[in-house]
Amino acid sequence: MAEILTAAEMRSLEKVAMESGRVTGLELMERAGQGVCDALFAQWPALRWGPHRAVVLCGPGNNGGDGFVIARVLAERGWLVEVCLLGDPTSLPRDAQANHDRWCAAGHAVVPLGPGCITGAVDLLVDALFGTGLTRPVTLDLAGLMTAEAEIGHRVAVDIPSGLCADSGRILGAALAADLTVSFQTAKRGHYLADAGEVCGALRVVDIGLGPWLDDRAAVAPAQLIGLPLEALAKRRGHKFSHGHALVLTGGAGRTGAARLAARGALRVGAGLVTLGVPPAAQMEVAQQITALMLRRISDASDLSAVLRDSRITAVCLGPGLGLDEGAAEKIAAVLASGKPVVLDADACTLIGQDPALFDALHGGCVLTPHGGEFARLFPDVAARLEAKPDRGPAFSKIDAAMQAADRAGCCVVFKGPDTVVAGADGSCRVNPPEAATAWLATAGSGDVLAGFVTGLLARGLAPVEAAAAAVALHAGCARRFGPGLIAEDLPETLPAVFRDLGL
Ligand SMILES: NC(=O)C1=CN([C@@H]2O[C@H](COP(=O)(O)OP(=O)(O)OC[C@H]3O[C@@H](n4cnc5c(N)ncnc54)[C@H](O)[C@@H]3O)[C@@H](O)[C@H]2O)[C@@H](O)CC1
Ligand SMILES: [K+]
Repeated sequence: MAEILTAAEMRSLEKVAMESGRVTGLELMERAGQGVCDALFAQWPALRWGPHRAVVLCGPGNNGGDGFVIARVLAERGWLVEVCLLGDPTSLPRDAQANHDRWCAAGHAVVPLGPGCITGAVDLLVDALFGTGLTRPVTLDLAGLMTAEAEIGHRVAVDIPSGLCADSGRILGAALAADLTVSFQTAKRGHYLADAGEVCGALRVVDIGLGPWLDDRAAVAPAQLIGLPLEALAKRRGHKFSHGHALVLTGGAGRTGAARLAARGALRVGAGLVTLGVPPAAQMEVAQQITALMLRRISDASDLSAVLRDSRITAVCLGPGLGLDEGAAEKIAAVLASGKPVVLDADACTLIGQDPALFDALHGGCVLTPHGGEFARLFPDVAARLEAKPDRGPAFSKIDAAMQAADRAGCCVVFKGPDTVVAGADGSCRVNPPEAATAWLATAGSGDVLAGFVTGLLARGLAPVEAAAAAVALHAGCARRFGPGLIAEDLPETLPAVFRDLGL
């Protein structure tokens, strides 16, 4: 699994490396600038040959320092390079100043960055204005930097598009969109969240030699990209009960489709058995629709408590199509009292948000799967903080929000969206890169199938965060594999192909 760092975590990594005496800031800056050039030549091979024209926008910090290195590397290849600097060159930090001076000593000019400083046909625009040091909203007129005649071929952002907050992926004020973003050593949280998808373009991460210090740290960063636990997903020998028995509760008559989708998802993801718990009035409706799934009549919360005494039931799902009546709340209380691993989705999230006693009954075996609206009902203050317009960097992020929520609820929280975040009560956090998801996942019933995937994996014995993270990745994988035209029913049916692709 790949760690994704905050700006502060990256700074402390660089600090430890430099304090070791084995690498200097100047060397890191040289590797960063060279790495950007290597990455952009790999991305656009046509730029590798022949002189081209570049405009490099340098900011007042070390991101600007990287810009001076890039300008030099390109000029050494015969490029025509113009450098525009924001601020006073004498105020640059030491390493950036050294690269500024080296550029000037080679006889090149630096012009002040201002309106219309980018003009004519530009093969490459290098954005080295702000990186991980963005501390406030950008007030500069970024669009006004270009004249009406300017034609830009390719745009590369150094570390992160200027204006994008490296911790939250939120645009502070305004941002310069890129076709390619080249970051250093590890990606940052902000590359995967919120507005990142709109401004980062393709993301490449280049090694600047901080690996030994990354490996040496006592504790890894809490946020990681989701990776699939292939060992745990593969089915080993055993009978059906060795792979767990999931119980998925349906709503009443006319509202059973969501739970049926979830149940099908739980079965496809490998639970040995899946039973639909159905109120008597919906029994005929469900019976006509199912084959491999089993059906059990469950009238009310006391019936449910009795069913849950069966130790062979290893996970429960409730919420899809559940309804918001008192009986539904009583069923949630019964499932929580059983202590069994449980996925609480949709209406269950809403009911728990309304009832402090239910919220207090959450335990470490629970997985809450709210989308934005349900999250706001469960954690209104956290949601309000996330929705507020950020006035400084680093801004509060979806990762911060999910981690606070998981800590407060004492259980795993899957905060859904194009940038789904899975947070555990233990302070761990997994992020699904938005490029892994597809817009076709925004379809009715897709969340029900996700709840089913999580339930099936819980039933198979995966721990809540592992089950939730794997389910999120598989869900996105099914959508990508199926492609355009996807509807929720297709997700479970595509899972076998995704498993085959993974070599299971
Ligand atoms: N520290 C190191 O050794 C390395 C740093 N690297 C580069 O250094 C960057 C971080 O450098 P810094 O910490 O100097 O930070 P930045 O270069 O990102 O920016 C900090 C500067 O921008 C100003 N600033 C912040 N927000 C502003 C706004 N909205 N409007 C106007 N000015 C604003 C700050 O006052 C400060 O002068 C990384 O993103 C990376 O590109 C790389 O060279 C790798 C090595
Ligand atoms: K930048």
